[in-house]
Amino acid sequence: MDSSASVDALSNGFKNHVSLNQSHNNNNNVASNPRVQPKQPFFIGVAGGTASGKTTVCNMIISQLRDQRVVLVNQDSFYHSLNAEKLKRVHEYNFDHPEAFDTEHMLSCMEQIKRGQAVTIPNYDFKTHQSIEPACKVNPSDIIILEGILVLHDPRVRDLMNMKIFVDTDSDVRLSRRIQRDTVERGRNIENVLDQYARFVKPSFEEFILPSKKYADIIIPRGGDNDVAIDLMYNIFIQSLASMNSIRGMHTLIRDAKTTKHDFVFYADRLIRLVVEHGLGHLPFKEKQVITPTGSVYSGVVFYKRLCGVSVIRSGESMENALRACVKGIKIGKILIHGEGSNGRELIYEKLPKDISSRHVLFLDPVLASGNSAINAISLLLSKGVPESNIIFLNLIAAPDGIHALCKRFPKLKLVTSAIDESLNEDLRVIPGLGEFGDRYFGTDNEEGTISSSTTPK
Ligand SMILES: O=P(O)(O)OC[C@H]1O[C@H](OP(=O)(O)OP(=O)(O)O)[C@H](O)[C@@H]1O
Ligand SMILES: O=c1cc[nH]c(=O)[nH]1
Repeated sequence: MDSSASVDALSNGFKNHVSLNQSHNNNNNVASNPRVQPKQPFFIGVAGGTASGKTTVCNMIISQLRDQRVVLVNQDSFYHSLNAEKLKRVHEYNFDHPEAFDTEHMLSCMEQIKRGQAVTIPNYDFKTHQSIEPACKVNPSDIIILEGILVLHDPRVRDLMNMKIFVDTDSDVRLSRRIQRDTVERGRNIENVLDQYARFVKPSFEEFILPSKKYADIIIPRGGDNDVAIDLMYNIFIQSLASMNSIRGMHTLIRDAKTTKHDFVFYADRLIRLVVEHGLGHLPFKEKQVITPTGSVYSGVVFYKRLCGVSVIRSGESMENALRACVKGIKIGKILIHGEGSNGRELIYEKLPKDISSRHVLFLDPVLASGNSAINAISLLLSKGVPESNIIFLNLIAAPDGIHALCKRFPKLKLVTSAIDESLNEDLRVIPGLGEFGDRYFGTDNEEGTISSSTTPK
């Protein structure tokens, strides 16, 4: 991610580093009805060299997803149409180069589909090398698959993806398949196919396609013939979809204004626990081998132990129990920021471990709205000598404005959140948000929780 801090959003599915240049709140549907947030589709990118078996892999994914709406978009649809000049010298044209594609158009279509909008995809004709009518209308769906040789090449397209797959098939297998396909299905002669392969296909594969393999979450050796890898990939995919749905399920409960305090606390605690566990995975670690009771060696890891928590009074205190449950005996400092200061937020009180500068800090605050509180609190941590890169901000709901402000100011900070919301309103409330987290968690949002002289707490 360009000069910006790393943001890990659990409910955007598979590990997702969200680019902060990316707009999160420009959904037309949302603009016309600010309280409705459409479900974001799960976006899979499938890349690989020519004839590697990408389409077979996509078809296998699709055939297993019978109860979901899936749409398959091919990068080939975004080939630039060739003008008369280029058509005359079509054998000189490199169809495997990134510039052969209209990537800006592809990016804008994928952004729209990702926002849950219908979109029109060009219809590219391989015989005339032109986009022809009619273009294809693609309706909103649950899962989008974008397939093509270079779909992992552009970082902006990659950033939209929840899962990136690279189909890795030997080059001699790919070449023989390509000869078969181009001579039998596309009526070309073998010399032309080999000439194009040597001049363009192979060099572009080495220069652009193969280097994009490092961005893949999953690499499938031998393509569609590799049943084991495909089953494994399918299981990972189903698991990440399931965990995404389970996080969305918990969010549905804590955001519902009708949810009781009891349920709010229960589901907020579950989400907090997930965020804390995930955040701890961002600590430095070293490898360690242990001997199990069966006498075998298990190669594992141990995480860095000099840690402390810092909670923002009062909502951040709701996250302390989960942190204590995961890190036995952890020290937890406190910071109180008041809401009515001259710059909107003012530091009122702090009590931090004396040796905090030598610790990694898990900073706890469930809501990131404008970012003013977090900026105040994190500035204090830096003034105490904590290196910026040692701070992990654990959060439940973040507004894009707060993320921008925070990550611009602290580019080395890590933010782990369970949801990135749509916007911030003029009162600096997160939208759709969940209302006042502290009031809902601690029961101060109505009279029910008030202790009178003769009653027990409700
Ligand atoms: O990003 P910002 O615009 O600064 O807003 C976020 C702050 O708002 C919430 O606290 P709140 O002031 O509601 O206090 P509370 O925790 O005592 O309820 C939250 O816990 C953050 O500290
Ligand atoms: O929407 C918001 C903004 C700040 N604090 C909250 O608890 N909710």
